[in-house]
Amino acid sequence: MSETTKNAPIRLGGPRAYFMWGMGLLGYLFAVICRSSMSAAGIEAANHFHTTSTALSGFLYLQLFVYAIMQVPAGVLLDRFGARILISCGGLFMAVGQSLVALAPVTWLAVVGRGVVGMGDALVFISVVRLISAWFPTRQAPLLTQLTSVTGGLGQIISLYPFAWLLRLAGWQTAFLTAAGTGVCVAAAILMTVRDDPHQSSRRHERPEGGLKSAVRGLGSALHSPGTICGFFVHATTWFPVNMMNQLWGIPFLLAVEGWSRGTASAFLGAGVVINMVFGPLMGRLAGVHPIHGRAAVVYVSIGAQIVLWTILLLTPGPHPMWFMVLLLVALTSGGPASNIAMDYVRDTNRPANLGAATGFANTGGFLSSAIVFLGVGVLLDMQGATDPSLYTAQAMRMATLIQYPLWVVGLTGFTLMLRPTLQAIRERRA
Ligand SMILES: N[C@@H](Cc1c[nH]cn1)C(=O)NCC(=O)O
Repeated sequence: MSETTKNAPIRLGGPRAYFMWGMGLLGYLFAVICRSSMSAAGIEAANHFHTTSTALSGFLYLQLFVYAIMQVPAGVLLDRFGARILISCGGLFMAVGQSLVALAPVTWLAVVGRGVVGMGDALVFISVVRLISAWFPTRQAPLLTQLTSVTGGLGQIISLYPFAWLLRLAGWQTAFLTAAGTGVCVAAAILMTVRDDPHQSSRRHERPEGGLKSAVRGLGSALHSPGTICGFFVHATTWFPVNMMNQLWGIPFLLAVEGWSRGTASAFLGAGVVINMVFGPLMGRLAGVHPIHGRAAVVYVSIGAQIVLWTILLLTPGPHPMWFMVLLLVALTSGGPASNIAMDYVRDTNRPANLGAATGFANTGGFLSSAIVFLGVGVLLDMQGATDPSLYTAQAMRMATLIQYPLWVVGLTGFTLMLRPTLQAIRERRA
C-alpha cells in the first residue's frame, strides 16, 4: 500500500460506501429470494414432494428455527471474519441448499436443503448491517438499515413472479438450480469487491487480536451492553404479529374471521409491501436524527397501535369495515421497520469489535417470538379441536391469536426497563 493511500482521508457515506452497501444489498436480496422461494412454489411444491401444504409449513418452520439459532454464532463469526466472508459464505450455503431442494430424490433431503438455506440466510442481514456501520456516519446508518430491509423485501416479489414463472415454464429442477447458480455468482462478486471497513488497507479482514476466542469473549461484552438487550426486546416485540400474518396464519385468519376469499386476503396482505416502503425511510430518517426520543416513540407507537387494533378486532364481530382493516394493516406493517430500530440501539452502544455478536443477539428476538407465535397459534387451534383448515372457525382463530398478548407484556416490560440505561449509554457516547 502506498503512503498516499494510507493517509488518504476516509469519506464515510461517499460513493464507495454506497457501492459497498449495494453489494451487500445484492446478497440480502438473494437471501430473501431463497427464503421465500418455497412458499412461492406453492402448490407445485406440494405436488413435487407428494405432500400437503400443512407439511410444507414444516419447511418454513425449520428454516426460521435454523435462522434464529444461528444468529449468535453468526454474529461471533462476523466479528472474527468480517462481512465480506460471511455474506459470500451465506450465498454459497444458500446455493448448496437450493441445489439440494432441486435434486432431492426424497423429501427429507429437501428438508435438509431448506435447513442449509436457513443457515446461509442467517449470515447475511447482520453482515450488511455491519457494513453500513463501518461505511456510513452514525446519523445516516438507521436510514440505510431501513432501505436494506425495504429493498431486500422486494426479493419476495421476485420469488412470487419471475421465479414462480420460471418454475411453471421450465420445471422444478431448472428453477431451483438457476437460483443456486445465481447464488454462486453473487457470492463471487461480493468476495471480489467488498471491503469490510474503509480503514482497512485491503479486502482482507483485519482480524481482532486473540482470534475466535476473543470474538467469543466479545459476545460477553455485547451482552453487558444495555443497548443489546434493549435491541433484542425491540425486535422481539414489534415484528412477530406481521410476520405471523404474512408467513403463516394471515390467510386462514382472514378467511375464518372476516369471511374473505383467498384472493382478497392475499391482496390485502401483499399491500403491506407498499406501506413498508413508506414507513421504512420515514422511520430511518427519524431514528437517525432523533436517536433519543424519536426511536422510543416509534417503538411505543407501533406496538401500542398493534395492541389496540388487535384488541378491537378480537372483541368485535367480523366482518370488519375495510377502513378498520386498512388501519390494522398499517399498524401491523409498521412493526417491520420499527424492528430495525433494534439495530440502531445496538450500533450506538457497542464497540465496533463486538458489533456482530451484539447485532446477531438482538436479531434473534423477532425470530424467537415469531417461532413461539407460529407454533402457539397451531397448538391453541389443536387444543380447540381445529386440527384441520376446514375446522378453523372464527372463534377458534380469535382464541388462538391471544398467544400474542403474553409476548407483548414481556417485550414491552423488557424494552421499558432497558430503555433508560440504553439512552444513558447513547448520551455518554455522544457527549
Ligand atoms: N427487521 C426485520 C426485517 C423487516 C423489516 N421490515 C420488514 N421486515 C429483520 O430482522 N430482518 C432480518 C432478515 O434477515 O431479514
